[in-house]
Amino acid sequence: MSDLLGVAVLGAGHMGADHVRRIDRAVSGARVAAVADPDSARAEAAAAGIDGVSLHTDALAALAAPGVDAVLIASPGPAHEEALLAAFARGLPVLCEKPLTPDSAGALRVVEAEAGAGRRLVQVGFMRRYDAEYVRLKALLDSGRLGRPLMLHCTHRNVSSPAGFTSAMMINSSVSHEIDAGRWLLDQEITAVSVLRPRPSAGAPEGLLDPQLVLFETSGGAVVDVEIFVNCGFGYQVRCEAVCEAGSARIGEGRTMVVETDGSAREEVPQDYLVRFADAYDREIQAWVDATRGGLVAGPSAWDGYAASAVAEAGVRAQETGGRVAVELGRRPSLYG
Ligand SMILES: NC(=O)C1=CN([C@@H]2O[C@H](COP(=O)(O)OP(=O)(O)OC[C@H]3O[C@@H](n4cnc5c(N)ncnc54)[C@H](O)[C@@H]3O)[C@@H](O)[C@H]2O)C=CC1
Ligand SMILES: O=C1[C@@H](O)[C@H](O)[C@@H](O)[C@H](O)[C@H]1O
Repeated sequence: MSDLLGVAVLGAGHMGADHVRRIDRAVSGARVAAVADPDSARAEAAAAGIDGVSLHTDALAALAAPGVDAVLIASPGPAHEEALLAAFARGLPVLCEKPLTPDSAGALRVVEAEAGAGRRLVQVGFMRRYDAEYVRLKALLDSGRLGRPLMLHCTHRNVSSPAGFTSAMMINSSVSHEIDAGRWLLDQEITAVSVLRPRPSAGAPEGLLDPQLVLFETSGGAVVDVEIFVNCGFGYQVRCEAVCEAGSARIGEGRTMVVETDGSAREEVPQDYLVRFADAYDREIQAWVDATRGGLVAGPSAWDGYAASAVAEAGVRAQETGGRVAVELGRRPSLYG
């Protein structure tokens, strides 16, 4: 390895292009060594102006490119398993955007492959664990000052959903963040899921069950509710209130600029995750680069990714059947504590 960690970025869409920019300009200790996307124009656009980067239409070829020490997977979820297993075969550390894989069977294969290698290689891109407000809430809950947590009330709103976004993706792509954040904040597993579906919003594309209310039960007897509304039309909002035995704590109401004029006050609402979580993504990638250069892998593990996929799968069944679905997790390898 040269002084800088050489990263191959697989997928140069919204997230991949943003991560290329981040590694090139915001993060220290790393350089973009390769960019891969079947759409060569996207790879070219993302890598424009970066010296010494190789471009690929085949993601697996990028893993073998000169100067590649680590991999950042930002391709669509269904492509993750193949890329992860290929990276493992080369012993390359990986930052894999969520979901680890969209299905729990694939995620379990990834867990088993990593456990078979005998060392952690993957950090999953659950960036909320690096968001300053979530970090403060986690520290408060861990301190015990508010007593035991009883409920988390969560809100997750997107302005609009991309073309092809399905009701199932509202759970396995969007709510996957609350699944991970809930498990992490409470330090408990999710044991069952129920989904309520109000009348769809007139602003939602035909056939999309938007919004939904997703309820999780946990191994420690807590309950987590999540309003997921991916075509709310007005802004990107992610909120969480922890209700505990001796108090409650709320995050996600961070104040932005307030403009007062003509007899009214207006406050700006972020329009997407790239703005709301910009600092969290920076800290996430910096932490990954620092750990990787030190020969470590930290942060959300493949087991966390597997658990999120298994819970999401139960959630999609609950959404389809209208019933309460129990979550069955496989055996947890000793690698994950
Ligand atoms: N952490 C977060 O907040 C977010 C995470 N994501 C995750 O990031 C990943 C990418 O999502 P977006 O950038 O929004 O999607 P996108 O559709 O904007 O970009 C995906 C790119 O991957 C390319 N691609 C397709 N198959 C590929 C393959 N086998 N190898 C390499 N590239 C391939 C596509 O041509 C496209 O350019 C997904 O896993 C998604 O869940 C997305 C949005 C936010
Ligand atoms: O991960 C993300 C997207 O894939 C998902 O589609 C959005 O709903 C989330 O807000 C965003 O953070």
